[in-house]
Amino acid sequence: MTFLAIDVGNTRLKWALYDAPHHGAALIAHGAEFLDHIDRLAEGSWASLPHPQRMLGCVVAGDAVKRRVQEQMEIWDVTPSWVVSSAQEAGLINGYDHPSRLGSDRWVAMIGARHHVLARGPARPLVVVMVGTAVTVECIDTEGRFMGGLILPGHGIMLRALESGTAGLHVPTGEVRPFPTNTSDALTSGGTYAIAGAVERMYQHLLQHCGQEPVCMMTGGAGWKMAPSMTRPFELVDNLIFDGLLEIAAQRFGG
Ligand SMILES: Nc1ncnc2c1ncn2[C@@H]1O[C@H](COP(=O)(O)OP(=O)(O)O)[C@@H](O)[C@H]1O
Ligand SMILES: CC(C)(COP(=O)(O)O)[C@@H](O)C(=O)NCCC(=O)O
Ligand SMILES: [K+]
Repeated sequence: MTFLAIDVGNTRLKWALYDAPHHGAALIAHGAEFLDHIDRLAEGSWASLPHPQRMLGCVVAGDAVKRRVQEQMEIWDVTPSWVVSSAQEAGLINGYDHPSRLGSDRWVAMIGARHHVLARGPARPLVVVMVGTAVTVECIDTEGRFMGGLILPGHGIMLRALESGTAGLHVPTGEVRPFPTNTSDALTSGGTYAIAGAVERMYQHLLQHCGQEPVCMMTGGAGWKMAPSMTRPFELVDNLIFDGLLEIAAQRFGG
C-alpha cells in the first residue's frame, strides 16, 4: 500500500513516497519545492510517480496553500488527510494550553523523535529543535509529555528584520565566528548564537525538571547550518516529520 507523506512549511513543501504506511517501508521517491513552485508538482515530479494509495500530511502554511497542494493531488484517487495536533497521539501527551493550536509540524516531529528514542532503548527526556522558516525548541519528559516549547525567528527572518529596521545593516552573509570583527560575521554569528543560546536554556530547563540528561535531536532545512554551533552535540535527523507521519499512518491505516 503506497503512502505519500507531505510536510508543508512556510518556505518549502517536502514530500516522500513509501511503499507502505509504516516504519521500515522502502522510500520510492522524495523531493522538495519552494511554495512558489508547488503549482507545477502534478505536471512535474509527481507526474511519473506510482499512485499513492494513502496520504497523510501536515501543513502550517495556511488554507490557501493547503488548497493549492490538494489541487495538485487531484491527479490521484487519494483522499487528502492532514494531521491536527491533539491532546494525545502515538504515545505522546500534549501539554499545550490549547492542544489543537500547536503547529502540526511541531507535533508530528515530536512524535517522530520520540519514536527514535524508544526504538533505541529506555525512554529519556528529549529536546527537539526544528530549524526551518522559524525555529522551534520542544521539551518532552521521560514519560512522553510535551512540556512546552519556544518559537524563534529563523536565520532569514532575523536578518530581514535587522535589515529593514536599521540603516547600516545591508551586508552579505558572513561566517559564524566566536569574536566577529565585521558586520557580516556579526549578523550571522548573532543569529546563530541566539538560537544556540535559546536551545541551551531549554536543555537546562528540561535537565532540571527531569534530573536526567535529555537526548538532543535537530531537524529542518537549515539544521545542518546550526548543528556545528550548538553548545552540545545534537543528532541531525534528516526529516523527523516524515518519521512522525509514518508513525501516525501505521496507527491510522493499520500498516
Ligand atoms: N537547499 C536549501 N533549500 C531550501 N532551503 C534551505 C536550503 N538549505 C538551507 N535552507 C534553509 O532552510 C530553510 C527552509 O527550511 P524548511 O525546513 O524547508 O522550512 P519550512 O519547513 O519552514 O518550509 C530556509 O529558511 C533556508 O534558510
Ligand atoms: C511555529 C511555526 C510557524 C513553524 O513553522 P515553520 O518554520 O516550520 O514553517 C508553525 O509551527 C506554526 O504556525 N505554529 C502554530 C503556533 C504554535 O505552534 O504555537
Ligand atoms: K517545518
